[in-house]
Amino acid sequence: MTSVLRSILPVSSAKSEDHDDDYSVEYSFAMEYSGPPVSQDIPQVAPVDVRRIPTAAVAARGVMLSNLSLPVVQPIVKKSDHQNKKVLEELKSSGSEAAHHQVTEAHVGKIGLSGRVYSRKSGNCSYRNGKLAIEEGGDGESNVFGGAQSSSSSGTMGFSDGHDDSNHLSESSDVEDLDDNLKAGVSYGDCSNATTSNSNEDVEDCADEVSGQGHRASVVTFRDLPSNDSMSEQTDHDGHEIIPERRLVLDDVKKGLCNRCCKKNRFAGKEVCIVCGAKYCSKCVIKAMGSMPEGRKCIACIGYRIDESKRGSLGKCSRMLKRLLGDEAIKQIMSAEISCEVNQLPPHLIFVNDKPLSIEELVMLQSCPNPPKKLRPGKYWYDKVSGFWGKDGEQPCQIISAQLAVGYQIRQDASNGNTNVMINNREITKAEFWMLQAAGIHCEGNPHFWVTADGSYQHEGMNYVMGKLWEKKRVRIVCAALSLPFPSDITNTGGEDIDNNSNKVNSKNQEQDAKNKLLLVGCDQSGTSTIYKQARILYSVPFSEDEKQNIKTVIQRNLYRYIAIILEGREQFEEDHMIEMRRRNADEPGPSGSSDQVDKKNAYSFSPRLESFSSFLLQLVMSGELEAIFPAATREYSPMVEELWKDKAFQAIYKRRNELHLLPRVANYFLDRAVEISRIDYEPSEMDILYAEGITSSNGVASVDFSFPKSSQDGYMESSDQNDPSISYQLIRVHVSSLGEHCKWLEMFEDVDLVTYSVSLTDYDEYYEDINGIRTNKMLAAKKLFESIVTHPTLAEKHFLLILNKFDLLEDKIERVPLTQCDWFHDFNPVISLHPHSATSSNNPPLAQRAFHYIAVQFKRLFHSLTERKLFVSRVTGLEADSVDKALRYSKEILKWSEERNTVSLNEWSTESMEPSTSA
Ligand SMILES: Nc1nc2c(ncn2[C@@H]2O[C@H](COP(=O)(O)OP(=O)(O)OP(=O)(O)O)[C@@H](O)[C@H]2O)c(=O)[nH]1
Ligand SMILES: [Mg+2]
Repeated sequence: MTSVLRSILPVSSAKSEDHDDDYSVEYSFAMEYSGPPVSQDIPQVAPVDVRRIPTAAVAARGVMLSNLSLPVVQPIVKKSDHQNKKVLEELKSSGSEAAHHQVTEAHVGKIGLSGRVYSRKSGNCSYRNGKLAIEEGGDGESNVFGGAQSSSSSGTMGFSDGHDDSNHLSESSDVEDLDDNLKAGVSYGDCSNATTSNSNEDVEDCADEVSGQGHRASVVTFRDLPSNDSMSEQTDHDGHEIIPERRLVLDDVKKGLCNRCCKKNRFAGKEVCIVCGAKYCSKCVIKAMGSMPEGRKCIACIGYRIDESKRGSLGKCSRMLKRLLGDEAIKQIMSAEISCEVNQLPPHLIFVNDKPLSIEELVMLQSCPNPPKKLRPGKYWYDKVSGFWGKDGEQPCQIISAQLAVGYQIRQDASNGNTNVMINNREITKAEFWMLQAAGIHCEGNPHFWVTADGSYQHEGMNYVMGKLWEKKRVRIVCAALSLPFPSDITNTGGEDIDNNSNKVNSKNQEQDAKNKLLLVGCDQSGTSTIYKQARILYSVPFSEDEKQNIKTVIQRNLYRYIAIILEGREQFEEDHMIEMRRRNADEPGPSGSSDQVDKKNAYSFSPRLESFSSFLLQLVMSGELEAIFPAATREYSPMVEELWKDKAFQAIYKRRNELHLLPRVANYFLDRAVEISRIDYEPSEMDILYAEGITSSNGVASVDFSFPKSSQDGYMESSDQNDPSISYQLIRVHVSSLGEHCKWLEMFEDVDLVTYSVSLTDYDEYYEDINGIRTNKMLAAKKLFESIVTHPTLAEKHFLLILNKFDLLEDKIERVPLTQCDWFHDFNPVISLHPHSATSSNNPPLAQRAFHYIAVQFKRLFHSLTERKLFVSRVTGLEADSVDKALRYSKEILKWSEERNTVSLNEWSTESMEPSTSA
């Protein structure tokens, strides 16, 4: 080695003259030093393309309004190449004056600065823990999710803008690394995997996605993507910057798949971008959304306006994201999502009486005592006199504060009414017309009313107030059922109707968008009010004290009615008994006068006291005055009921109650506790309320708002948002007598989502007589009403759920009375298998089950022949909570399927519906 080195090294000055041939050589080897060992790979950063630096948002509205002179960064406009250099120079020299990040060319070359340029304090980029972090100047406040206050004050860096996907910050490919990364302030570039070389596949995928030529379907494409130029230069009429909108065009990705990996994971849930609507699974969401300085947006969507249909979900993320990020981080992200500037309502897109709002007007509108709920970009009308507020061309949806200085004069056709009736210069809609009718206001002769904010109304030109709309409870109930607004601060005047759930309805009423409306109709005695009450009990919409008092009166009054029916039966039994005794005496003649003795002491004789009470009660019932004596009668006659109950003769009649055909089945439930119920201190239980006859509102319309609590029945197939108890439903029960001739009042329910039609399964052998004495089979009457309802133009596109009710009674009846009693069911001919191996319950279901199945198919065929659509059917026993719960949840499923029908075949999931092919 020495000789080799001697030959190549220059002659040393240290060479000794004495040892000419033998001098020693000192040498060392140099090796490339790559620094101290690090436990993990050092992330790479991609250079930023300064031509792609997006613009900053304008400062927060509040700041602009209050004239504070906080430093505000100006938007950076896209520049040509030579201009870019100039920009960099300016940035470098700007120092702390404009409080920019210190961006040098070197930084620009190495750091993936993208997204927006944010201003506040000077900040340095550095590596910390092997990862890129941002150290802010001044207070040294760490800058994790700086968007918690607002994006414009955020110092968060490193968001890939998405305009050029080659500019990405590094990221860890593992979700597990997330926490560390978040703590270190690192953000994630969409589909970038430059950190390590072991993610080649992902890198390729990423490239594919970028080029759009890969094996994966391109996820989303955007039309009309505005150039940076136009974005930064667009302003509203007040000169404020208009935040660009990004529109989604779903390309090849099927609904239900993750928009990044294109895989379906039904169980894990998805998170949705609030701008473009792309959905991401738990594996992709962080890669796709980064550190979310403006909330849940794909990185490419940062800086864009949110999709307004998602405004209601601002601040509400999926459980999947909560699981991934933890409470603290979620809190910050959601806070940023709600408060950051770009996510705020753009005032110039909100028109009131055809005039776009200014920022000041929007602020005024939002801060008035009764602001519009769920305000979205769009056109609204506003009646300044009454405070009525609605979407252009639609009926009012809310009453907001009156006399606000927004918008032009209201147009006569603002709500697209066609009734020739005017309120405050606006032609009102049908629903409002019905509301006026419910208030007893005559609308003949094209009247023009003035209605003020407190509901006072008067004729145009007249100077006296005719009344106040909101004082009439009936009006409020009709409003609730017709989705019309009414003020929530009206105190309950009570008395007129039992259902005074209206205040609650009203508050929900203002959230129409999120509400699913279920209309519940059926023939007399089909069980609609039982189902309605069951829903209130099931979903914890308690009966108020007022309601309970009313229900108590109804139950007690019914009790006296049942007793009267028994007493009436007594006369028949007594007469039968006397005839029988006389016949016996005639057969076995005894001493004269014995038959008289028998007559006086027969088993159904009352004491004179009870006799006179009996006559009194029967007289009351026959004269129709029973109602008038309640509730006062309770105190007076309660002891008589007790005495009656203890009487042997009464008990003898009671034992034969099954022979009393006028006595409703439900009477047994109350009569068994007659003494307790007749007492003054009786408190109806929930069961009593359920069983009580006739306790829905007098006008036949009752509505209740509820949401489904979680239950074990919520199958695995339900995604988290479907289980969301905040999704509210409204069940509107309408009595058939309220529908009018040819069901014309069904028009009132044009905004329902689903119609549930209830039929009593026991109707097949029952008849009613009309005033002309014509007998009609009740099942055929139910069929006729069903035909009228499903073919009603208002309900043409609605989903229908047939509730076949009173299955418990069918089980009993079908053994005694053949289904063929009804002409429509003449070919019901269940073949009962006698084969020993097929005699299992599945092959040989009970007769009632077969009958139910057959009836369901008959209705399905009928429905299909009328609408060419599919009818859903549910078997129900209205008095059983589970059964009603199942049916109502089935309604929920139907609505859900309807939403997803592009991807999910209804047949695949249908558990209770049956095709005609499965008929008996
Ligand atoms: N056994 C049994 N009885 C039921 C069932 N559903 C309802 N009923 C009873 O049937 C009767 C009529 O039910 P309602 O709920 O009042 O019927 P409706 O549709 O409101 O009819 P109207 O009373 O005419 O308004 C009541 O006595 C109920 O208790 C059921 O599934 N099984
Ligand atoms: Mg009823």
